[in-house]
Amino acid sequence: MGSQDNNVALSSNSFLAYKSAKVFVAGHRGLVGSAIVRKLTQLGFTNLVLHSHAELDLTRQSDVEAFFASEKPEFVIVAAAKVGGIHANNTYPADFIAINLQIQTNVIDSAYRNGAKKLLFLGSSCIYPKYASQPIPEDALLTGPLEPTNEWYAIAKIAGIKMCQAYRIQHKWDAISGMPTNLYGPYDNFHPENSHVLPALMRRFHEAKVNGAKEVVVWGTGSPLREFLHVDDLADAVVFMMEKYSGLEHLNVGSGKEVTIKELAELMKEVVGFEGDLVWDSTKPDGTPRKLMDSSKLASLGWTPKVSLKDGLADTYKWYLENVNL
Ligand SMILES: NC(=O)C1=CN([C@@H]2O[C@H](COP(=O)(O)OP(=O)(O)OC[C@H]3O[C@@H](n4cnc5c(N)ncnc54)[C@H](OP(=O)(O)O)[C@@H]3O)[C@@H](O)[C@H]2O)C=CC1
Ligand SMILES: C[C@H]1O[C@H](OP(=O)(O)OP(=O)(O)OC[C@H]2O[C@@H](n3cnc4c(=O)[nH]c(N)nc43)[C@H](O)[C@@H]2O)[C@@H](O)[C@@H](O)C1=O
Repeated sequence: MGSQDNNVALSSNSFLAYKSAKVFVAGHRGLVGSAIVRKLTQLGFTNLVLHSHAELDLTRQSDVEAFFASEKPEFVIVAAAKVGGIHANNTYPADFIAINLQIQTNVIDSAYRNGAKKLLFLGSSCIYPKYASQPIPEDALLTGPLEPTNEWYAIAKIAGIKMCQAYRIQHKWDAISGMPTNLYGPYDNFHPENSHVLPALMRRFHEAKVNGAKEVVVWGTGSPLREFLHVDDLADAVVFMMEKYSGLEHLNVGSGKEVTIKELAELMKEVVGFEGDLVWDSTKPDGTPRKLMDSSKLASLGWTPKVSLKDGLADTYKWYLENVNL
């Protein structure tokens, strides 16, 4: 960041010391937002501002401006976005770039203009070049071409990081960004085509077990490597960053553990208890071959993940059985 490197604390506000502070969690009904609300509630926060998409469409600039002008939240966590797996990203590029640019631009600008003390923006590991060296450090950003299946979403997320940096530099405003790896857990999207691999396979294996199917189709070749983090760990990291981090650079948030999609599918088969075969559909895209993030900067500040993939899958499957109607 050269001479503009103001990777210093802009604020001495403690987030955790002030449990009655007004905190707006945008996207609180989604996978990430709901985990953040659970975490903040456990911690004793009493003044969360929560509006569903139906109540407040964050793509509508004038509605967002009116909301911030009247509510004036003190802290803002941006977990609202147009999100989906490889198929959705590849099929709806206009939605992924336009909706995400609109939501994040409206929320970041209005939060600043209405006096929020601090904002945390969430991006994604897909911001990095397709062939970034592994594990991927934060400074790999903008060093090479993106993965084509999600470049539209990635460009929007990169714009969000840069917008936080620009507001920090110009306005001395405490906007920070976290880049989570692939997430999973309760309240995930289990859509058969538009979801991410983990919830998609959980549902497909479960339905195959219930229906007595002989085989389950899994997309691609099985060779891509992915790093998975339980969403409760991410929520813990979000609170940690709100309390401890105030810098220009975005921070990676990962588990540090990767598996091939084939290994994930085998593990899912075991957790769900499906006894048939796996069939690979190589007409479906593999996407990025590998995206293990280097999360050592966050670790050096004192944060580490707690949930193993095996325990996290078992816990998520239990939640799925209790909460998702088939
Ligand atoms: N899931 C993952 O593996 C990863 C997610 N992330 C990031 O984490 C954040 C949250 O993702 P995740 O929880 O998985 O996504 P979800 O799809 O589960 O949740 C997204 C939330 O955003 C809300 N939302 C979407 N559009 C609008 C809108 N126009 N106005 C108001 N609210 C809206 C949704 O509301 P509704 O449901 O009512 O439409 C939903 O509550 C995103 O920024 C994403 O990029 C980063 C890395 C990996
Ligand atoms: C979080 C991240 O998520 C997206 O990137 P991705 O990591 O490629 O996400 P994915 O979970 O959809 O796929 C991971 C791998 O798994 C394979 N795969 C097998 N079978 C199924 C399957 O049934 N569904 C899906 N979705 N994938 C499958 C699939 O072919 C691929 O090789 C980004 O678009 C972007 O949104 C982003 O940031």
